[in-house]
Amino acid sequence: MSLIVEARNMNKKVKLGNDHELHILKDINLEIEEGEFVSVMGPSGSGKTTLLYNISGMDKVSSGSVKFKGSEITSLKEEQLARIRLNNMGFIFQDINLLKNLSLIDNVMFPALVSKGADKHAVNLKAKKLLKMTGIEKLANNTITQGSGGQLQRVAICRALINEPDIIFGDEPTGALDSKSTVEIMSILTEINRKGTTVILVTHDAKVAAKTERVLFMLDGNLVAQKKMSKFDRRYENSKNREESIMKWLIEHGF
Ligand SMILES: Nc1ncnc2c1ncn2[C@@H]1O[C@H](COP(=O)(O)OP(=O)(O)OP(=O)(O)O)[C@@H](O)[C@H]1O
Repeated sequence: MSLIVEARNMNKKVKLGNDHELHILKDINLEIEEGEFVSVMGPSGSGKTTLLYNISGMDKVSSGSVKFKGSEITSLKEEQLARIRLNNMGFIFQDINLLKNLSLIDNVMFPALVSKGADKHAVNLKAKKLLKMTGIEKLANNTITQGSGGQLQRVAICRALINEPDIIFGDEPTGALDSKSTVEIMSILTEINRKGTTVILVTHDAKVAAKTERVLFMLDGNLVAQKKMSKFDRRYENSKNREESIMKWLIEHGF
């Protein structure tokens, strides 16, 4: 197995007024293997979103190293990072951020049409396939005002997948959804992961984390613990056991 993300002694500090500095990420060491399904949990303000932004090159670390597929990304120019994010990474956020004046399918197609010389017909076929995979092909020509939260999050997943990324980063992708939509979105992400895409997502929900194979726990800017839950481990065969065991583990580590 090769590493898709490797962070070494990663620190993130931001300058506040009055010469104060906030140390948000503290000497983080993290490895994510290709094909893994990982979740990040921790109290509000512990640095989960900042971790996601810094390992994906959306934000610049203050010190330390971040490698994506074996190559250092901390020294890259913004234009180079943007290209990697566009071609190799997919992003799903709690705030879905679709473009209002485009239809749902046009939103999905958008990241693929940014590249010069894109074949619009091929992109359209691919977008239709993704909408079908997520069960919303009938809504392709709707506007975003006509979709429910769960439907729009599926559109966002399709948009994240259109350029066939190696990895999907999700920042509380189910945070604004009801429990039924949460289950549906998690089964789509599980299926995407089963087909080989690495997925890492931030969540406050142990039910969501229970669908992943490894949970990272952050506390006050530190990565304090991680819990692996192999599918082959009989203790974790059903999702209720997984969820309960995550809750117990989080409490043991000071959540
Ligand atoms: N650019 C910034 N400037 C100042 N403070 C920041 C900045 N980015 C993050 N912070 C602070 O750093 C801390 C960690 O933020 P972050 O959003 O990563 O936490 P989180 O664990 O994702 O929180 P939540 O669960 O509430 O989303 C918070 O106290 C936040 O206010």
